[in-house]
Parts: sequence; C-alpha cells; structure tokens
Amino acid sequence: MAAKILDGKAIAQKVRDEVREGVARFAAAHGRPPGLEVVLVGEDPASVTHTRSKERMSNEVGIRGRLRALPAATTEAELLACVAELDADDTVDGILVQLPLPAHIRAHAVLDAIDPAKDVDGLHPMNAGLLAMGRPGAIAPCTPVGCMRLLAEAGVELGGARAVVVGRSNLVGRPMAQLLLARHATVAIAHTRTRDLKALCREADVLVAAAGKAKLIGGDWIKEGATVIDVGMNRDDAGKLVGDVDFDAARERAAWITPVPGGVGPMTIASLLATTLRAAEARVAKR
Ligand SMILES: Nc1nc2c(c(=O)[nH]1)N[C@@H](CN(C=O)c1ccc(C(=O)N[C@@H](CCC(=O)O)C(=O)O)cc1)CN2
Repeated sequence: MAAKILDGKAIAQKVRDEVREGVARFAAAHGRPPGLEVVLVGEDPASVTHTRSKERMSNEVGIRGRLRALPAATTEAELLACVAELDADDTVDGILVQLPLPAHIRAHAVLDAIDPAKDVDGLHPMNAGLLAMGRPGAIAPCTPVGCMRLLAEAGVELGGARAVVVGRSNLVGRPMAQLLLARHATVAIAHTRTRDLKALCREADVLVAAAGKAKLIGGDWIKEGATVIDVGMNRDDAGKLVGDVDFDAARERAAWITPVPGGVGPMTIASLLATTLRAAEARVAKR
C-alpha cells in the first residue's frame, strides 16, 4: 500500500495563516508588529534565496522582517557588532544569522552572542540546554519544530513509539530527538557511522532522516506502517533535489511520508515565523 503524503506546502500555508492572525492580535495589543532580523554574510546562492524568502514571508504575515545582507569579507568582530546592535534594539524580537557562515567567522562565537530570548533559530546554548533538560521556555530550531507539526498533522501517536533520528546536527538531529523525547517517544540518535544502521531504522515507527546523504535510506530500511520524515536536501548528479530517503521505494512500506521538495523544507520558514511571534509574546510578557 502506498503511503499517504505529508504535504509540507499545504501545512506550511496553514501555519502562516495562523501566524498572520496571531501577529494581528499582537500588533493591536502592543502597537507594533513583531520584528525579525535576518543576517546574511556573503552571497552563497542557496542562503541568498532562503534569507530573501524569510524576509518576504515574514512581511506577508505582518511581521516586520528585515534582511541585513553583509559582504563576504565581513569580519567576526563586525558581525558581533551587528548582533550586539540587534540585541539592544527593543523592537527586534527575533534574530537569525543564516548558516553556513564564511570559514573565517566562528559560528559558535556569533550564535552565543545572540540574546537567548531573541534566538529564533534555537541555536544558543541556553536554548539547546533548556530543550535538552525538558525545561519550559526553550526555543527549538525551526526545522525540527516543523517536523513535529507534520507529525501532529498526520495524527501520529508518539507516546511509546520507537523513533530513530538519523543525523546529529545542532540544527536538526539533536533538537529533533529532544522534541520527540519530550512527547514520550523512545528515541535513538543515529548517524552514518552507526553500525547496522539499516537494522536500527527497520525498528522505527517514526524515522527522521537528516544525515545529508542522498537516498541513504532504502525502501527495505522502512518498517511497515512507519512514518518517514525526510529532512535531506541533496542535489543528485542531474542537479535534481533529492532527500535522504529513496522516496519511491519507501512509500511502498510507510504509512506516511514527506516528499522532497515540498515536505519538510517549506515548514522551516513557516516555523520561523511562528517562533518569532512566540518570542515576541514571551518578551512582552516578561516586562
Ligand atoms: N540559521 C539557519 N540557517 C539555515 C537553516 C536554518 O534553519 N537556520 N536551514 C537551512 C536552509 N533553510 C533555511 O534557512 C531552508 C532550506 C530549504 C527550504 C525549502 O523550502 N526547500 C524547498 C526546496 C527549495 C528548492 O527547490 O531549492 C523544499 O524542500 O520544498 C527552506 C529553508 C540551512 N541554513
């Protein structure tokens, strides 16, 4: 039986519609919209596309979204000065520094400088720590938040489910595992060096593929009836965007599956908008 498709485009639209309503309520109550500042260093084509989308989509839902595009030669000190300026600006609720940064800038130094209350990427150690400890108030990274929404939309029961997350990045794998754990799934974090990765994946009721390796996960790695969330975005030899999962083979066994493109990708920016609204609400509530 072919799996049902988890349509990230449609669900992202639903999230943006919800955010638009929340933003209107926020603006009416506080006399200003939530503010999001996206910082791009350099001209990596994919990053240029993603940051422009972040700026455009935030403004479409009523957030005051601004893109600061800095030259590739920007020094770490200059970028830190930019972050400090945004930290100090009370009309800014969310700060996102697009990754990857040029090699001469230490990403951790920049991420650590963002006010944790404005860290809408959830990459500050304070937010990662709160999330890992299961404490309230943590801001989680946008892509895993989007994946959790996809699972909720599919009605997947997470309590007691066996979940396998393939990938251990701070942006996706680790926070995804924490979010699943918080919903009482039994979670394994695996990676490309995991011994007999296939056998582990075959145990998964929920399989999240975020290893960054095209078609790593074959159809026979999928448990019958599993939910498969493919975070992978890889270019094949023909330049076509493909996930970490062999979609055609996996959909023969899974109950639910995300396509690439049109699955997790669109949820990332929609979740960023939702997180920005949440951060704005939390900041005004704190005063
Ligand atoms: N600071 C951050 N940097 C990066 C993040 C992040 O969450 N925070 N994530 C990625 C890139 N990214 C957003 O920044 C992103 C990637 C992909 C998509 C998307 O909608 N993809 C589409 C396909 C687009 C295409 O055809 O090329 C899809 O999957 O359908 C949105 C956002 C790295 N950096």
